Amino acid sequence: MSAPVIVLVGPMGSGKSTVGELLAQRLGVPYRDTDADIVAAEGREIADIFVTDGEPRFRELERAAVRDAVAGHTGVLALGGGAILDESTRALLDGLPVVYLSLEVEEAVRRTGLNQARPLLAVNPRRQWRELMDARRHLYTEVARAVVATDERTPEEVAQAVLDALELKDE
Ligand SMILES: Nc1ncnc2c1ncn2[C@@H]1O[C@H](COP(=O)(O)OP(=O)(O)OP(=O)(O)O)[C@@H](O)[C@H]1O
Ligand SMILES: O=C(O)C1=C[C@@H](O)[C@@H](O)[C@H](O)C1
Ligand SMILES: [Mg+2]
Repeated sequence: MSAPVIVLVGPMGSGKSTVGELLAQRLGVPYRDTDADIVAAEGREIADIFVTDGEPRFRELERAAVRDAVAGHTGVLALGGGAILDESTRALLDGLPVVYLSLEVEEAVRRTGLNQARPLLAVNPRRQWRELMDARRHLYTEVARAVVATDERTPEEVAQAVLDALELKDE
């Protein structure tokens, strides 16, 4: 069975997309992002899905996207920031090389502050991010084989730390 070589999880702004692309380049494998898969399959933006259909429907779509990606992708896979909330989605990650990219609130606000595309941080980003993390931190940790802190590290340094944590070598 094919499986991703790295699965990145972590909150919005932790750098899953940025670091995931870098890792894919370094390993010479494709990059895939379940948020992008959902947008492509639905033909609408994530914020639209949240507003029109609600978060529970988004989590269903996300579960299906993770199932497909875990079964059919052999490269680097980044999950949406809240994918780990769903128990069935977490079960799909069992045994996979999952890395949790962590960061502190101030850096999260700096990185996500100017981007309005994140519906869950639209009103009071600092408070909302803290609340999300209080509810999620243990779930990120539970699914992860390794935790890599991203504060005060460049994306290149984070990518190297991920390779080191999983004992992978690039090309
Ligand atoms: N290590 C880093 N240092 C500084 N800035 C970073 C770092 N990693 C990512 N960024 C920047 O932070 C922002 C968010 O990064 P990115 O989109 O990769 O996060 P994400 O985890 O994929 O977020 P989301 O869950 O919303 O998709 C981008 O502007 C990116 O350039
Ligand atoms: O943290 C979250 O719940 C989310 C993160 C993003 O990646 C998207 O999947 C969506 O905006 C929800
Ligand atoms: Mg992303």
